[in-house]
Amino acid sequence: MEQPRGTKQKKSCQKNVFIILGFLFILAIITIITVAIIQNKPLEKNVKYGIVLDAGSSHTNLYIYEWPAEKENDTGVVKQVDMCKVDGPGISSYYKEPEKAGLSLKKCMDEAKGVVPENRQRETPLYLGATAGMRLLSMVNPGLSDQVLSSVENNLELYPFDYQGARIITGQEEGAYGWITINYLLGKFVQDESWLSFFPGLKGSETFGALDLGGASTQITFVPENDIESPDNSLHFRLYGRSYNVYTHSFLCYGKDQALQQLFASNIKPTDTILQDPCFNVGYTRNVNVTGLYKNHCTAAYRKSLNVTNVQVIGTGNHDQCLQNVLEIFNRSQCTYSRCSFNGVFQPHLQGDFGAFSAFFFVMDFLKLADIKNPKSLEDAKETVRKFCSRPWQEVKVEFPKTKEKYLSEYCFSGTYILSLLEVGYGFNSTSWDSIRFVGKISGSDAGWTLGYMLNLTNMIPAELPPSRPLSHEGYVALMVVSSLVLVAVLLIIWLSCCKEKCLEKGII
Ligand SMILES: Nc1ncnc2c1ncn2[C@@H]1O[C@H](COP(=O)(O)OP(=O)(O)O)[C@@H](O)[C@H]1O
Ligand SMILES: [Ca+2]
Repeated sequence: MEQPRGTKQKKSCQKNVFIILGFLFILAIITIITVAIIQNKPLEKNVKYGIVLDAGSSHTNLYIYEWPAEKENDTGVVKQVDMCKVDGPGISSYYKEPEKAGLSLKKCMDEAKGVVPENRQRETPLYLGATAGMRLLSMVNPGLSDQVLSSVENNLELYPFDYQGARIITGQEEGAYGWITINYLLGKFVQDESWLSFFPGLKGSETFGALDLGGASTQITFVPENDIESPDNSLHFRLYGRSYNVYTHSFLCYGKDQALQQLFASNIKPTDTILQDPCFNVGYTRNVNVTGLYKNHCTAAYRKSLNVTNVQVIGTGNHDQCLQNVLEIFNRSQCTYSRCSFNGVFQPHLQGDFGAFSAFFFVMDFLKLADIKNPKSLEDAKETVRKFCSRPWQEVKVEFPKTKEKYLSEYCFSGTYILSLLEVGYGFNSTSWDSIRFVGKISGSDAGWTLGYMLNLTNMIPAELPPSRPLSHEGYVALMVVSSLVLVAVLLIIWLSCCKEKCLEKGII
Protein backbone atom coordinates (compact mmCIF):
# COMPACT_ATOMS: atom_id res chain seq x y z
CA MET A 1 0.00 0.00 0.00
CA GLU A 2 1.33 3.38 -0.95
CA GLN A 3 2.33 5.59 2.02
CA PRO A 4 0.73 9.03 2.31
CA ARG A 5 2.92 11.89 0.96
CA GLY A 6 3.24 13.56 4.43
CA THR A 7 4.63 10.37 6.02
CA LYS A 8 7.21 10.04 3.22
CA GLN A 9 8.37 13.64 3.79
CA LYS A 10 8.61 13.05 7.53
CA LYS A 11 10.78 9.96 6.98
CA SER A 12 13.19 11.72 4.63
CA CYS A 13 13.35 14.67 7.06
CA GLN A 14 14.11 12.21 9.90
CA LYS A 15 16.87 10.59 7.78
CA ASN A 16 18.43 14.02 7.08
CA VAL A 17 18.38 14.93 10.76
CA PHE A 18 20.30 11.70 11.59
CA ILE A 19 22.84 12.28 8.79
CA ILE A 20 23.48 15.84 10.02
CA LEU A 21 23.69 14.62 13.63
CA GLY A 22 26.11 11.84 12.71
CA PHE A 23 28.21 14.27 10.71
CA LEU A 24 28.33 16.77 13.58
CA PHE A 25 29.17 13.96 16.00
CA ILE A 26 32.14 12.77 13.92
CA LEU A 27 33.26 16.38 13.34
CA ALA A 28 33.16 17.06 17.08
CA ILE A 29 35.32 14.02 17.83
CA ILE A 30 37.85 14.89 15.12
CA THR A 31 38.00 18.48 16.34
CA ILE A 32 38.53 17.43 19.96
CA ILE A 33 41.28 14.95 19.06
CA THR A 34 43.02 17.38 16.68
CA VAL A 35 42.88 20.27 19.14
CA ALA A 36 44.17 18.06 21.97
CA ILE A 37 47.08 16.85 19.86
CA ILE A 38 48.01 20.22 18.35
CA GLN A 39 47.61 22.14 21.58
CA ASN A 40 49.76 19.76 23.55
CA LYS A 41 52.29 18.76 20.94
CA PRO A 42 55.76 19.01 22.55
CA LEU A 43 57.91 21.73 21.04
CA GLU A 44 59.91 20.61 18.05
CA LYS A 45 63.07 18.74 19.17
CA ASN A 46 65.37 21.60 20.01
CA VAL A 47 68.92 20.49 20.75
CA LYS A 48 71.28 22.79 22.62
CA TYR A 49 75.06 22.59 22.72
CA GLY A 50 77.84 23.70 25.05
CA ILE A 51 81.63 23.64 24.65
CA VAL A 52 84.21 23.48 27.44
CA LEU A 53 87.98 23.51 27.01
CA ASP A 54 89.87 21.82 29.83
CA ALA A 55 93.26 23.52 29.77
CA GLY A 56 95.20 21.08 31.98
CA SER A 57 98.85 21.26 32.98
CA SER A 58 99.89 18.56 30.50
CA HIS A 59 97.42 19.13 27.63
CA THR A 60 94.13 20.69 26.62
CA ASN A 61 90.95 18.75 25.78
CA LEU A 62 87.84 20.20 24.16
CA TYR A 63 84.46 18.72 25.09
CA ILE A 64 81.17 19.27 23.29
CA TYR A 65 77.93 18.53 25.12
CA GLU A 66 74.36 18.40 23.84
CA TRP A 67 70.97 18.24 25.53
CA PRO A 68 67.29 18.61 24.61
CA ALA A 69 66.28 22.23 25.28
CA GLU A 70 62.91 21.36 26.79
CA LYS A 71 64.52 19.03 29.36
CA GLU A 72 67.24 21.45 30.38
CA ASN A 73 66.58 21.15 34.12
CA ASP A 74 66.22 17.38 34.23
CA THR A 75 69.16 15.40 35.51
CA GLY A 76 71.23 13.07 33.33
CA VAL A 77 70.13 14.63 30.01
CA VAL A 78 73.40 16.28 29.00
CA LYS A 79 75.57 14.02 26.85
CA GLN A 80 79.12 14.40 25.62
CA VAL A 81 79.01 14.25 21.81
CA ASP A 82 82.63 14.95 20.99
CA MET A 83 86.08 15.18 22.58
CA CYS A 84 89.07 16.66 20.82
CA LYS A 85 92.64 16.42 22.13
CA VAL A 86 94.62 19.57 21.39
CA ASP A 87 98.04 18.77 19.92
CA GLY A 88 101.05 19.80 21.97
CA PRO A 89 101.49 20.57 25.68
CA GLY A 90 99.23 22.43 28.10
CA ILE A 91 98.75 26.18 27.57
CA SER A 92 101.00 27.07 30.54
CA SER A 93 103.97 25.57 28.65
CA TYR A 94 103.67 28.39 26.08
CA TYR A 95 104.73 31.06 28.58
CA LYS A 96 107.83 31.89 26.50
CA GLU A 97 105.74 32.50 23.35
CA PRO A 98 102.18 33.12 24.59
CA GLU A 99 100.72 33.77 21.12
CA LYS A 100 101.22 30.08 20.34
CA ALA A 101 98.92 29.07 23.21
CA GLY A 102 95.86 30.40 21.35
CA LEU A 103 96.97 29.05 17.98
CA SER A 104 97.37 25.56 19.45
CA LEU A 105 93.58 25.39 19.92
CA LYS A 106 92.75 25.94 16.24
CA LYS A 107 92.43 22.30 15.13
CA CYS A 108 89.95 21.42 17.88
CA MET A 109 88.01 24.67 17.51
CA ASP A 110 87.62 24.00 13.78
CA GLU A 111 86.42 20.51 14.65
CA ALA A 112 83.85 22.05 17.00
CA LYS A 113 82.50 24.16 14.13
CA GLY A 114 81.91 20.93 12.22
CA VAL A 115 80.10 19.25 15.12
CA VAL A 116 77.74 22.02 16.29
CA PRO A 117 75.13 22.73 13.56
CA GLU A 118 75.59 26.16 12.01
CA ASN A 119 72.20 27.44 13.13
CA ARG A 120 73.06 26.63 16.77
CA GLN A 121 76.60 28.03 16.92
CA ARG A 122 75.71 31.61 17.93
CA GLU A 123 73.81 30.43 20.98
CA THR A 124 76.36 27.76 22.00
CA PRO A 125 78.28 28.84 25.13
CA LEU A 126 82.05 28.35 24.97
CA TYR A 127 84.14 28.23 28.14
CA LEU A 128 87.80 27.64 28.85
CA GLY A 129 88.93 26.65 32.32
CA ALA A 130 92.62 26.35 33.11
CA THR A 131 93.78 24.23 36.03
CA ALA A 132 96.95 23.65 38.05
CA GLY A 133 99.56 24.32 35.32
CA MET A 134 98.24 27.87 34.97
CA ARG A 135 97.78 28.16 38.75
CA LEU A 136 101.50 27.48 39.12
CA LEU A 137 102.45 29.89 36.33
CA SER A 138 100.32 32.66 37.83
CA MET A 139 102.00 32.14 41.22
CA VAL A 140 105.48 32.42 39.72
CA ASN A 141 104.73 35.06 37.06
CA PRO A 142 101.19 36.50 36.94
CA GLY A 143 102.07 38.70 33.94
CA LEU A 144 102.94 35.69 31.82
CA SER A 145 99.84 33.76 32.82
CA ASP A 146 97.72 36.81 31.82
CA GLN A 147 99.45 36.90 28.44
CA VAL A 148 98.73 33.20 27.88
CA LEU A 149 95.06 33.73 28.79
CA SER A 150 94.79 36.76 26.46
CA SER A 151 96.26 34.77 23.59
CA VAL A 152 93.72 32.03 24.19
CA GLU A 153 90.90 34.58 24.47
CA ASN A 154 91.87 36.35 21.22
CA ASN A 155 91.69 33.06 19.36
CA LEU A 156 88.46 31.80 20.90
CA GLU A 157 86.69 35.08 20.09
CA LEU A 158 87.28 34.47 16.38
CA TYR A 159 84.76 31.62 16.41
CA PRO A 160 81.02 32.01 15.96
CA PHE A 161 80.21 30.58 19.39
CA ASP A 162 78.92 32.46 22.42
CA TYR A 163 82.32 32.94 24.08
CA GLN A 164 81.94 33.16 27.85
CA GLY A 165 85.53 33.65 28.97
CA ALA A 166 88.80 31.92 29.75
CA ARG A 167 89.94 31.78 33.37
CA ILE A 168 91.97 29.84 35.87
CA ILE A 169 89.60 27.85 38.05
CA THR A 170 90.46 27.33 41.72
CA GLY A 171 91.37 23.94 43.14
CA GLN A 172 88.14 24.06 45.16
CA GLU A 173 86.09 24.57 42.00
CA GLU A 174 87.96 21.78 40.25
CA GLY A 175 87.11 19.39 43.09
CA ALA A 176 83.50 20.56 43.34
CA TYR A 177 82.75 20.37 39.59
CA GLY A 178 84.36 16.90 39.35
CA TRP A 179 82.06 15.77 42.17
CA ILE A 180 79.00 17.30 40.46
CA THR A 181 79.94 15.69 37.14
CA ILE A 182 80.21 12.15 38.39
CA ASN A 183 77.11 12.31 40.56
CA TYR A 184 75.10 13.88 37.72
CA LEU A 185 76.25 11.13 35.35
CA LEU A 186 75.62 8.41 37.94
CA GLY A 187 72.08 9.77 38.45
CA LYS A 188 72.68 10.42 42.14
CA PHE A 189 70.72 13.68 42.14
CA VAL A 190 67.44 12.25 40.82
CA GLN A 191 66.09 9.97 43.51
CA ASP A 192 62.85 11.08 45.02
CA GLU A 193 63.52 9.89 48.53
CA SER A 194 60.52 11.40 50.30
CA TRP A 195 59.31 7.90 51.22
CA LEU A 196 62.59 7.25 53.03
CA SER A 197 61.66 9.78 55.71
CA PHE A 198 59.22 7.15 57.04
CA PHE A 199 62.20 4.93 57.83
CA PRO A 200 64.64 7.13 59.77
CA GLY A 201 67.22 4.31 59.95
CA LEU A 202 67.40 4.09 56.17
CA LYS A 203 69.59 6.39 54.14
CA GLY A 204 68.94 7.43 50.60
CA SER A 205 71.27 6.52 47.83
CA GLU A 206 74.47 8.34 48.75
CA THR A 207 76.56 10.42 46.42
CA PHE A 208 79.95 9.19 45.24
CA GLY A 209 83.13 10.90 46.34
CA ALA A 210 85.39 12.17 43.55
CA LEU A 211 89.12 11.55 43.23
CA ASP A 212 90.83 13.44 40.40
CA LEU A 213 94.53 13.04 39.64
CA GLY A 214 96.06 15.52 37.21
CA GLY A 215 99.62 16.31 36.29
CA ALA A 216 100.05 19.26 38.65
CA SER A 217 97.28 18.86 41.24
CA THR A 218 95.00 16.24 42.72
CA GLN A 219 91.54 16.67 44.26
CA ILE A 220 89.56 14.71 46.84
CA THR A 221 85.86 15.59 47.31
CA PHE A 222 83.15 13.75 49.25
CA VAL A 223 80.19 14.13 51.62
CA PRO A 224 81.54 13.24 55.07
CA GLU A 225 79.57 11.93 58.00
CA ASN A 226 81.14 14.31 60.53
CA ASP A 227 81.67 18.06 60.66
CA ILE A 228 84.10 19.79 58.34
CA GLU A 229 86.56 21.46 60.73
CA SER A 230 88.21 23.85 58.26
CA PRO A 231 86.01 26.35 56.36
CA ASP A 232 88.40 26.30 53.37
CA ASN A 233 87.50 22.68 52.74
CA SER A 234 83.77 23.10 53.13
CA LEU A 235 81.21 23.59 50.34
CA HIS A 236 77.46 23.78 50.56
CA PHE A 237 75.21 22.91 47.63
CA ARG A 238 71.48 22.80 47.20
CA LEU A 239 70.70 20.69 44.15
CA TYR A 240 67.32 19.36 43.00
CA GLY A 241 65.78 20.06 46.41
CA ARG A 242 68.47 18.48 48.56
CA SER A 243 71.31 20.02 50.58
CA TYR A 244 74.85 18.71 50.48
CA ASN A 245 77.74 19.58 52.78
CA VAL A 246 80.78 18.62 50.79
CA TYR A 247 84.42 18.30 51.83
CA THR A 248 86.99 19.14 49.15
CA HIS A 249 90.72 19.68 48.96
CA SER A 250 93.04 20.26 46.04
CA PHE A 251 96.72 19.46 46.59
CA LEU A 252 98.76 21.69 44.31
CA CYS A 253 102.09 20.01 43.36
CA TYR A 254 100.64 16.53 44.03
CA GLY A 255 99.53 15.78 40.48
CA LYS A 256 101.67 12.94 39.20
CA ASP A 257 104.02 15.06 37.03
CA GLN A 258 104.76 17.54 39.80
CA ALA A 259 105.12 14.73 42.35
CA LEU A 260 107.82 13.27 40.07
CA GLN A 261 109.47 16.70 39.83
CA GLN A 262 109.50 16.80 43.63
CA LEU A 263 111.26 13.42 43.71
CA PHE A 264 113.86 14.54 41.18
CA ALA A 265 114.41 17.78 43.06
CA SER A 266 114.84 16.00 46.35
CA ASN A 267 117.09 13.18 45.07
CA ILE A 268 119.42 14.98 42.67
CA LYS A 269 122.84 15.61 44.22
CA PRO A 270 124.51 19.01 43.59
CA THR A 271 127.49 17.53 41.74
CA ASP A 272 126.21 14.22 40.36
CA THR A 273 125.35 14.00 36.70
CA ILE A 274 123.69 10.62 37.22
CA LEU A 275 120.59 9.82 39.26
CA GLN A 276 119.96 6.12 39.94
CA ASP A 277 116.15 6.12 40.13
CA PRO A 278 114.27 3.12 41.57
CA CYS A 279 110.94 4.38 40.11
CA PHE A 280 111.98 3.59 36.50
CA ASN A 281 112.42 0.19 34.92
CA VAL A 282 115.92 -1.26 34.63
CA GLY A 283 117.48 -0.25 31.33
CA TYR A 284 115.51 3.00 31.03
CA THR A 285 117.44 6.26 30.82
CA ARG A 286 116.29 9.87 30.47
CA ASN A 287 118.12 13.17 30.33
CA VAL A 288 116.69 15.80 32.64
CA ASN A 289 117.58 19.46 32.18
CA VAL A 290 117.86 20.70 35.75
CA THR A 291 118.58 24.38 35.14
CA GLY A 292 114.97 25.44 35.75
CA LEU A 293 114.09 22.63 38.18
CA TYR A 294 114.12 24.76 41.32
CA LYS A 295 112.33 27.76 39.80
CA ASN A 296 109.13 25.80 40.07
CA HIS A 297 106.93 26.54 43.10
CA CYS A 298 106.57 22.77 43.72
CA THR A 299 110.29 22.12 44.08
CA ALA A 300 111.17 25.26 46.04
CA ALA A 301 111.36 23.33 49.33
CA TYR A 302 114.18 21.16 47.94
CA ARG A 303 116.18 24.08 46.53
CA LYS A 304 119.94 23.63 46.44
CA SER A 305 122.62 25.06 44.24
CA LEU A 306 123.59 22.66 41.50
CA ASN A 307 126.87 22.52 39.65
CA VAL A 308 125.31 20.55 36.81
CA THR A 309 122.80 21.49 34.10
CA ASN A 310 121.89 18.01 32.90
CA VAL A 311 121.29 14.85 34.86
CA GLN A 312 120.94 11.39 33.39
CA VAL A 313 118.24 9.41 35.15
CA ILE A 314 118.96 5.67 35.13
CA GLY A 315 116.21 3.26 36.14
CA THR A 316 116.93 0.61 38.77
CA GLY A 317 113.37 -0.78 38.94
CA ASN A 318 113.20 -1.27 42.71
CA HIS A 319 109.63 -0.87 43.89
CA ASP A 320 110.37 -0.91 47.64
CA GLN A 321 113.00 1.79 47.26
CA CYS A 322 110.68 3.79 44.98
CA LEU A 323 107.90 3.55 47.58
CA GLN A 324 110.24 4.81 50.28
CA ASN A 325 111.19 7.83 48.15
CA VAL A 326 107.57 8.58 47.27
CA LEU A 327 106.44 8.45 50.92
CA GLU A 328 108.91 11.17 51.76
CA ILE A 329 106.90 13.80 49.90
CA PHE A 330 103.90 13.23 52.21
CA ASN A 331 104.43 15.11 55.45
CA ARG A 332 102.35 13.40 58.10
CA SER A 333 104.01 14.82 61.20
CA GLN A 334 101.92 17.92 61.93
CA CYS A 335 98.15 18.36 62.18
CA THR A 336 96.21 21.07 64.00
CA TYR A 337 92.81 19.40 63.44
CA SER A 338 91.32 16.21 64.89
CA ARG A 339 92.60 14.38 61.80
CA CYS A 340 94.58 15.18 58.67
CA SER A 341 95.46 13.61 55.37
CA PHE A 342 98.97 15.02 54.87
CA ASN A 343 100.84 18.34 54.93
CA GLY A 344 98.62 19.45 57.83
CA VAL A 345 95.44 19.41 55.71
CA PHE A 346 92.20 18.53 57.48
CA GLN A 347 90.35 15.49 56.14
CA PRO A 348 87.28 13.88 57.68
CA HIS A 349 86.83 10.08 57.83
CA LEU A 350 86.43 8.65 54.36
CA GLN A 351 82.78 8.02 53.64
CA GLY A 352 80.94 6.04 50.95
CA ASP A 353 82.00 5.02 47.47
CA PHE A 354 84.48 6.95 45.34
CA GLY A 355 84.93 7.44 41.62
CA ALA A 356 88.63 7.88 40.74
CA PHE A 357 89.22 9.41 37.32
CA SER A 358 91.67 11.20 35.03
CA ALA A 359 95.25 9.91 35.65
CA PHE A 360 93.95 7.60 38.43
CA PHE A 361 92.05 5.82 35.68
CA PHE A 362 94.68 6.03 32.90
CA VAL A 363 97.35 4.43 35.08
CA MET A 364 95.18 1.82 36.81
CA ASP A 365 93.57 0.91 33.48
CA PHE A 366 97.00 0.35 31.92
CA LEU A 367 97.97 -1.88 34.89
CA LYS A 368 94.65 -3.79 34.48
CA LEU A 369 93.54 -2.72 37.93
CA ALA A 370 90.47 -0.73 36.82
CA ASP A 371 88.17 -3.53 35.63
CA ILE A 372 84.91 -3.11 37.54
CA LYS A 373 83.87 -6.69 36.67
CA ASN A 374 87.11 -8.07 38.06
CA PRO A 375 87.98 -5.85 41.07
CA LYS A 376 91.41 -6.27 42.60
CA SER A 377 92.27 -5.97 46.28
CA LEU A 378 94.76 -3.39 47.55
CA GLU A 379 97.26 -6.23 48.09
CA ASP A 380 96.77 -7.44 44.48
CA ALA A 381 97.28 -3.88 43.25
CA LYS A 382 100.53 -3.53 45.21
CA GLU A 383 101.79 -6.84 43.83
CA THR A 384 100.91 -5.79 40.25
CA VAL A 385 102.84 -2.50 40.58
CA ARG A 386 105.80 -4.28 42.23
CA LYS A 387 105.94 -6.77 39.34
CA PHE A 388 105.66 -4.02 36.73
CA CYS A 389 108.53 -2.07 38.33
CA SER A 390 110.77 -5.14 38.28
CA ARG A 391 110.37 -5.70 34.51
CA PRO A 392 113.24 -4.66 32.22
CA TRP A 393 112.49 -1.59 30.10
CA GLN A 394 113.26 -3.38 26.83
CA GLU A 395 110.68 -6.07 27.59
CA VAL A 396 108.04 -3.46 28.50
CA LYS A 397 108.72 -1.49 25.32
CA VAL A 398 108.35 -4.60 23.13
CA GLU A 399 105.07 -5.55 24.80
CA PHE A 400 103.54 -2.06 24.47
CA PRO A 401 104.97 -0.61 21.25
CA LYS A 402 102.02 1.75 20.73
CA THR A 403 101.97 3.33 24.18
CA LYS A 404 103.50 6.82 24.38
CA GLU A 405 107.00 6.44 25.80
CA LYS A 406 106.49 9.23 28.34
CA TYR A 407 103.51 7.40 29.87
CA LEU A 408 104.99 3.92 29.56
CA SER A 409 108.27 4.85 31.23
CA GLU A 410 106.39 6.39 34.16
CA TYR A 411 103.85 3.65 34.95
CA CYS A 412 106.14 2.17 37.65
CA PHE A 413 106.38 5.58 39.35
CA SER A 414 102.72 6.48 38.67
CA GLY A 415 101.39 3.16 40.03
CA THR A 416 103.55 3.49 43.17
CA TYR A 417 102.51 7.13 43.59
CA ILE A 418 98.79 6.41 43.20
CA LEU A 419 98.83 3.60 45.78
CA SER A 420 100.81 5.77 48.21
CA LEU A 421 98.54 8.80 47.74
CA LEU A 422 95.43 6.69 48.31
CA GLU A 423 96.73 4.61 51.21
CA VAL A 424 99.17 6.84 53.06
CA GLY A 425 97.93 10.23 51.84
CA TYR A 426 94.14 9.83 52.05
CA GLY A 427 94.00 6.84 54.41
CA PHE A 428 92.27 4.15 52.32
CA ASN A 429 92.93 0.67 53.72
CA SER A 430 92.34 -2.90 52.50
CA THR A 431 88.63 -2.62 53.34
CA SER A 432 87.85 0.89 52.07
CA TRP A 433 89.92 0.18 48.94
CA ASP A 434 86.93 -1.82 47.63
CA SER A 435 84.84 1.37 47.61
CA ILE A 436 87.04 2.96 44.89
CA ARG A 437 85.93 2.58 41.25
CA PHE A 438 88.47 3.67 38.69
CA VAL A 439 86.38 5.26 35.92
CA GLY A 440 87.21 6.87 32.59
CA LYS A 441 83.74 7.46 31.21
CA ILE A 442 80.30 7.30 32.78
CA SER A 443 77.38 6.76 30.35
CA GLY A 444 79.54 7.89 27.43
CA SER A 445 80.79 11.13 29.01
CA ASP A 446 84.31 11.60 30.38
CA ALA A 447 84.57 11.88 34.14
CA GLY A 448 86.20 15.25 34.93
CA TRP A 449 85.33 18.75 36.08
CA THR A 450 84.19 20.17 32.69
CA LEU A 451 80.60 18.90 32.64
CA GLY A 452 79.92 20.12 36.19
CA TYR A 453 81.43 23.51 35.27
CA MET A 454 79.11 23.89 32.29
CA LEU A 455 76.03 22.68 34.18
CA ASN A 456 76.72 25.27 36.85
CA LEU A 457 77.47 28.20 34.55
CA THR A 458 74.44 27.57 32.35
CA ASN A 459 72.22 27.28 35.46
CA MET A 460 71.18 23.81 34.43
CA ILE A 461 71.08 22.42 37.96
CA PRO A 462 68.12 23.90 39.83
CA ALA A 463 68.31 24.29 43.59
CA GLU A 464 64.77 22.95 43.94
CA LEU A 465 63.06 20.06 42.20
CA PRO A 466 61.06 21.38 39.23
CA PRO A 467 57.31 20.69 39.78
CA SER A 468 56.71 17.40 38.03
CA ARG A 469 53.76 16.99 35.61
CA PRO A 470 51.30 14.41 36.90
CA LEU A 471 50.83 12.94 33.39
CA SER A 472 53.06 12.38 30.40
CA HIS A 473 52.07 14.10 27.14
CA GLU A 474 50.76 10.83 25.65
CA GLY A 475 48.80 10.05 28.80
CA TYR A 476 47.29 13.54 28.76
CA VAL A 477 46.12 13.24 25.12
CA ALA A 478 44.69 9.74 25.69
CA LEU A 479 42.80 10.94 28.76
CA MET A 480 41.45 13.97 26.88
CA VAL A 481 40.21 11.82 23.98
CA VAL A 482 38.57 9.17 26.15
CA SER A 483 36.84 11.76 28.38
CA SER A 484 35.63 13.69 25.33
CA LEU A 485 34.22 10.52 23.77
CA VAL A 486 32.43 9.62 26.99
CA LEU A 487 31.08 13.19 27.25
CA VAL A 488 29.78 13.21 23.66
CA ALA A 489 28.26 9.76 24.06
CA VAL A 490 26.49 10.77 27.28
CA LEU A 491 25.17 13.98 25.69
CA LEU A 492 23.96 12.04 22.65
CA ILE A 493 22.17 9.45 24.78
CA ILE A 494 20.45 12.19 26.86
CA TRP A 495 19.52 14.12 23.76
CA LEU A 496 18.20 11.03 21.99
CA SER A 497 16.08 9.92 24.95
CA CYS A 498 14.63 13.44 25.39
CA CYS A 499 14.12 13.90 21.71
CA LYS A 500 12.52 10.44 21.25
CA GLU A 501 9.43 11.42 23.26
CA LYS A 502 9.11 14.81 21.54
CA CYS A 503 9.64 13.25 18.14
CA LEU A 504 7.06 10.57 18.90
CA GLU A 505 4.62 13.28 20.01
CA LYS A 506 5.23 15.28 16.86
CA GLY A 507 5.14 12.11 14.80
CA ILE A 508 8.72 12.53 13.44
CA ILE A 509 9.64 8.99 14.53
N1 LIG B 1 97.20 7.43 28.76
C1 LIG B 1 97.75 8.00 29.82
N2 LIG B 1 98.52 7.28 30.65
C2 LIG B 1 99.07 7.84 31.74
N3 LIG B 1 98.91 9.11 32.10
C3 LIG B 1 98.16 9.88 31.29
C4 LIG B 1 97.54 9.38 30.11
N4 LIG B 1 96.85 10.38 29.53
C5 LIG B 1 97.02 11.47 30.31
N5 LIG B 1 97.83 11.17 31.35
C6 LIG B 1 98.25 12.03 32.45
O1 LIG B 1 97.11 12.57 33.08
C7 LIG B 1 97.46 13.80 33.70
C8 LIG B 1 96.45 14.82 33.26
O2 LIG B 1 96.71 15.98 33.94
P1 LIG B 1 96.17 17.40 33.47
O3 LIG B 1 94.70 17.32 33.44
O4 LIG B 1 96.87 17.82 32.24
O5 LIG B 1 96.71 18.29 34.64
P2 LIG B 1 96.00 19.14 35.80
O6 LIG B 1 94.62 18.55 36.00
O7 LIG B 1 96.86 18.95 37.02
O8 LIG B 1 95.99 20.54 35.32
C9 LIG B 1 98.89 14.13 33.25
O9 LIG B 1 99.79 13.73 34.26
C10 LIG B 1 99.07 13.24 32.04
O10 LIG B 1 100.41 12.87 31.84
CA1 LIG C 1 92.94 17.73 34.87
